[in-house]
Amino acid sequence: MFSPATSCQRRALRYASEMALSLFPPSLVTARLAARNTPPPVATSHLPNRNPNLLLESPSSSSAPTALQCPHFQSCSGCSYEWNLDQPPVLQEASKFFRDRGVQDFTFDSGRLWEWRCRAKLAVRGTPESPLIGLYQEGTHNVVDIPLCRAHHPNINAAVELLKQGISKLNVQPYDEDVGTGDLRYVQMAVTTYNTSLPVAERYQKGKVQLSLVWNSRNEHSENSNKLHALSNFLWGNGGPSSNTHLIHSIWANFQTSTSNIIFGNRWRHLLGERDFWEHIGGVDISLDPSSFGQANTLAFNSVLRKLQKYVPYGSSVVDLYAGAGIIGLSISATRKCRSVKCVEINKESKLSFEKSISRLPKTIDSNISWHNTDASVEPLYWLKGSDVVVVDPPRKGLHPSLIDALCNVAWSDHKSNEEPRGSILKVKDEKRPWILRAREASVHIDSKTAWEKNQTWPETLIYISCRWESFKEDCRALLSSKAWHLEKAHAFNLFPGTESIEVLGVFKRGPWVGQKKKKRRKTKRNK
Ligand SMILES: C[S@@+](CC[C@H](N)C(=O)[O-])C[C@H]1O[C@@H](n2cnc3c(N)ncnc32)[C@H](O)[C@@H]1O
Repeated sequence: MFSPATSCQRRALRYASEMALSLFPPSLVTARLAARNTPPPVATSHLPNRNPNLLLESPSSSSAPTALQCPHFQSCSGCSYEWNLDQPPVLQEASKFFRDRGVQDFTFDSGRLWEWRCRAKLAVRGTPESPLIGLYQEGTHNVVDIPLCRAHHPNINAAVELLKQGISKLNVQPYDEDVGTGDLRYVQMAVTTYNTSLPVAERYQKGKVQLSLVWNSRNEHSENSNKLHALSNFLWGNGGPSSNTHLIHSIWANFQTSTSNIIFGNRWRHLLGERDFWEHIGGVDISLDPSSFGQANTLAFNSVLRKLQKYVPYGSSVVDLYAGAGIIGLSISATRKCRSVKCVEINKESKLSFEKSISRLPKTIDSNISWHNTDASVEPLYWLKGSDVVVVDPPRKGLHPSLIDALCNVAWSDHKSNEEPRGSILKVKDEKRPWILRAREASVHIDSKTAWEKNQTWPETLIYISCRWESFKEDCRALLSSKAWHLEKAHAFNLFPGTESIEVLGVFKRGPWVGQKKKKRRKTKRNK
């Protein structure tokens, strides 16, 4: 039988000289990478408050303790800067943006700087003898092999290595996108760090990988399916529970024959290992099927959820828009004793994950919980009505204009009355269009034990989670410029160290901003 550990070591040796160049000494690193960037001077006075508990140890060099030190930096498009990973370049701008809008106590949490990525979608190209598994080189469709990626959880790199061995041994053809031939197009790797049989301190490092092979065929009965089964058996035999290095959690296949850039097709098959993939995050157990959206940085997203929970008053009614498998809504329902939580998500594949997750919610939860498979931008007012808090976590492009309009209209309504927001297009009682009525029905619903009175209010709090600073800025300006909302708090999280992106958590309250001076004046008057 093939031994992955030995071959990993051999490959590691091959890269050792390159690694040595990139790790030590820093002056050499600079010389080699000077064309791309040089270490900026460390000036920290402008930076927001940090949570010191979240800063982790550096892996090696004490002179460049927060450097990426990745041998693939120059060719791979995954990371865009390599120095001071704990200070993403956009932070300075974000700090000023929030200060100018009245938030003086903006904070930034920098967590794990390396090995943070627990979810990766990698292209498979090259030849069976020499497969390439990685990301595209910037602006091209040339795949860069990244066996020593510093962002990946170490078991993703180990699983990539094992997959390469399988491809070579079984003569699996990597996809050729020019002609549309080949067997294996992409692989998605997702790490679960949830294993209650291990001590908590070991769970992250010993995370197991759920592998999804994107196979270039219509289904599991196509011509090349015997190779798919041979490859998955190889992976399971050499990385599953009976191997020396148990790193694989499960193996799935996704079938895709389209010539478009869309990674996944609609057909998924569970092949080997545990079917259910669990993660414990935000205080709850969450199940995630490979077809559902999952956050890339599990640990840092847990910090986001912990912070977010504080802004949801106990007993609130919450609507979670762009909910995915409901991770935010379920986490809030469990930790804030919400009377109701509605999750709205366009991807129907996330339904199953949501159903599994609610089956593990603590039995003490007394909340109406529902998940709706629909487009949040089509009838946004309908979803906002009856909630005290709205949480939005949109894709990179940000909020749909229709949702921004609805949020602005809502903010102007009389919040304790049933009055419809001005300019409302909402006709809750008269709605007859069957597809709209169908979309309103909950795909999943559990009732609370208490018969809560129906909430007739409109949201007072808007919590915006964003993974793209440019979109957040634009949406934030739109919300503030109407004076319908003001910003109360803002936090950022280092969810993607080495990239231009940060995760932002903005907390908005209804109504225009009352400046510091005005607030003080009001207080003094009242005290007289
Ligand atoms: C950034 S993800 C957040 C998911 C979830 N909040 C989480 O943390 O796992 C954005 C989600 O929005 C969903 N989405 C995209 N467009 C949508 C729309 N128009 N209506 C509802 N959901 C949408 C995507 O399918 C995806 O699950």
